[in-house]
Amino acid sequence: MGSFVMEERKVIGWAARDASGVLSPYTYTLRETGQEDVLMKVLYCGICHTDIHQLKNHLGASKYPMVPGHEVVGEVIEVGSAVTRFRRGDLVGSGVLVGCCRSCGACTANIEQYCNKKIWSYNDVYTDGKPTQGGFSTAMVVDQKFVVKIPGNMAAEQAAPLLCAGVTVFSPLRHFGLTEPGLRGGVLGLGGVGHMGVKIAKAMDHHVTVISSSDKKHTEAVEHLGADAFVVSSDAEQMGSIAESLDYIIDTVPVVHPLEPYLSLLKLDGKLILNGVINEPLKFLSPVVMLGRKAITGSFIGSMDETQEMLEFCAERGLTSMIEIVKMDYVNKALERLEGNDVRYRFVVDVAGSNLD
Ligand SMILES: NC(=O)C1=CN([C@@H]2O[C@H](COP(=O)(O)OP(=O)(O)OC[C@H]3O[C@@H](n4cnc5c(N)ncnc54)[C@H](OP(=O)(O)O)[C@@H]3O)[C@@H](O)[C@H]2O)C=CC1
Ligand SMILES: O=C/C=C/c1ccc(O)c(O)c1
Ligand SMILES: [Zn+2]
Ligand SMILES: [Zn+2]
Repeated sequence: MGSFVMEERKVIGWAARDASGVLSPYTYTLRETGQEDVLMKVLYCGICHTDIHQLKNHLGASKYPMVPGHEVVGEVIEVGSAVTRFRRGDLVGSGVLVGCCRSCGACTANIEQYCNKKIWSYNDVYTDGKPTQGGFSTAMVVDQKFVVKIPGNMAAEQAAPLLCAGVTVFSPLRHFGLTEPGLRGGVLGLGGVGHMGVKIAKAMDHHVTVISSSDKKHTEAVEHLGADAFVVSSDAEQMGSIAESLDYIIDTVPVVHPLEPYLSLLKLDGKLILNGVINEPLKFLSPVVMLGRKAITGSFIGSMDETQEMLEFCAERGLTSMIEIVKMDYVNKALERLEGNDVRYRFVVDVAGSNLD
């Protein structure tokens, strides 16, 4: 275990102060490690497109200073007296959520991501009335319910993107019964979430078609990620060649886009699963849905149980993410590149190696 000294619960994160979204060092205080809490030293944290939405106030509810980061892998430094599942030295992860009400229908069904009182890992207020802050920081304190164990044979940096991107595709495939071998799936938008979609769907023995805005990622999608086919969404001939052929499409596009071109790729009863966070209305003509009894649905991350299950699923199959590791002093450039669709396929910040303190 590496050395870790924390004076008076002071930690150093990188925070945005306004909707420019530019991050710079920010010192704040962590709560004491409560009975149910795990104190973790952050090792790695992935950069998700949601971090951009939050940093730049795309959803209209951002509060500053904001330390983003919700694909957090860390080492347990201290556990509370009631913590049973973790001990000092464990490699653990935390994601988008750090709290829920524990008594509503969603919570009792162990799908706490749909709890109306869920607490987000940053840009939210914790039960003690203090702002929550994310993983671009030297350390975090997280209730054990929202901590997962990283499997022994998985590298810490590899695990980071699974904690949001991985479970975001795993959960709907499971929930909608889209796990049998031989299904034909589409992944619309080959970014952080999309590339995990290809990998997880391929691990389920699906035939996977990437639907992308350009041909730039074609070779690597097929050769490195294992996609079976690749079509460019603006190419009518390519899109026509896969009309009414797909059982589902995982739509990860983070900006407004027409839905009809993609609905027309679905078979009878096919599902368009919206994952992108888009704060503007999406349009479609009802006959396109009705005439093929197609479904437009959405899905939000996954439960803590599903997150742990997905990590085991990936570990058993040696399934990895494709990442570019950067130091924290590159984070603003990385955010700019992510927004400009210039990353293959997830940035992961080497937080511990960035010597924030
Ligand atoms: N539902 C949920 O629980 C979750 C939702 N999200 C949301 O999913 C979306 C995707 O996240 P993530 O995969 O991290 O994002 P990325 O930026 O990594 O990937 C998005 C992909 O969409 C395509 N794209 C099309 N138009 C644009 C555009 N104008 N700008 C950028 N990309 C574009 C690109 O693929 P190509 O080059 O192939 O066209 C790009 O790689 C975001 O809105 C994010 O907030 C993320 C995690 C969980
Ligand atoms: O990246 C994870 C969070 C996704 C998300 C989905 C929907 C929504 O309204 C958000 O604010 C975030
Ligand atoms: Zn995310
Ligand atoms: Zn609840």
